[in-house]
Amino acid sequence: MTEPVNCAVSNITSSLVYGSRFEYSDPEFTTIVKYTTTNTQLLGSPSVQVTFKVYLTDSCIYIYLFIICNYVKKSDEQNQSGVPNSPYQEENMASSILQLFAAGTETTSTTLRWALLLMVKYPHIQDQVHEEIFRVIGTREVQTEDRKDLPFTDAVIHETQRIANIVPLSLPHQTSQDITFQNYFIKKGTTVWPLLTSVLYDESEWEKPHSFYPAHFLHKDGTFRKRDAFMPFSAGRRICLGEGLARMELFIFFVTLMQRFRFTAPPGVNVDELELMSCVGFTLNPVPHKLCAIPCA
Ligand code: HEM
Repeated sequence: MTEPVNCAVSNITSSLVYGSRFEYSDPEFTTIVKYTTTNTQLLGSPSVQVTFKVYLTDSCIYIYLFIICNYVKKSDEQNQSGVPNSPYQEENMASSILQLFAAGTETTSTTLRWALLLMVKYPHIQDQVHEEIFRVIGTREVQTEDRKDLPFTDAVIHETQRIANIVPLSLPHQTSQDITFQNYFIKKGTTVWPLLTSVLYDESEWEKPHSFYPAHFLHKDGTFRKRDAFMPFSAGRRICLGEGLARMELFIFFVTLMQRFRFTAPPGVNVDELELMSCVGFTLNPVPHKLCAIPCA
């Protein structure tokens, strides 16, 4: 599943950045996708962590579609008017596009792979997702507006993001002034890693913090329940720039896959044997598993 899911998600970024998608067989595309994924894994390995300091946040500032569009326009204008030392250089644009692929591909595809694995591990929850989707929208193409009518499916996606906790350390930040936080003095200029795990698994916030329990996001009457401690995209001014896009992608991809397939363990493998363990990496990926996708009748 890994390669097609990575390619599908990466093609969304391609459509935004280049205005077109790639064929999955295109060697240029598969190379970009492969390196984006491998780099994210390498970034989390202890040897790379101790050797390099990663300052992703500042270089990410240019990212997002409308900024890139603006950028391309300004770049053309400024190149033509010959503005010296303009930040609108091709290298900057290439770096911004790279960051967009890096931030937007691996995160979303990893979450989707967790979602499919969890559906295999908990077939009764997959049954409830199928039941809701076929009852509410049937086989027609899903739209983002359908989310409000699919509270159980929405809860499953939220709970997947919570339990998968794919960016456990968020990104490093730096204090812009001396500050005392919960009785600890933190000097200006200190690097701070906000541990999202501490919130996503907070025992005072979640009824079953260490279990996959979609009811965390449901009221008793079955309607969707928002939770303040749900912050897989971090929080504050530097919250993930791609949150809206990621949420839309997760919903559309997940519902579409559920409409088309039932996911199971391969023949001879008992779901109890499926381990919900993560590999080491900057993002937490599920350890490799083989899954079967059986077309829905
Ligand atoms: C499930 C998918 C995703 C998750 C869980 C996720 C999570 C995060 C987290 C935790 C941060 C760190 C925020 C902080 O510094 O406090 C972040 C930053 C960022 N994300 Fe995402 N992200 C996802 C998808 C995306 C997508 C699809 C894009 C782009 C289209 C994107 C673009 C960015 C950018 C540009 C930043 C840096 C923002 C800044 O430094 O101001 N992310 N993301």
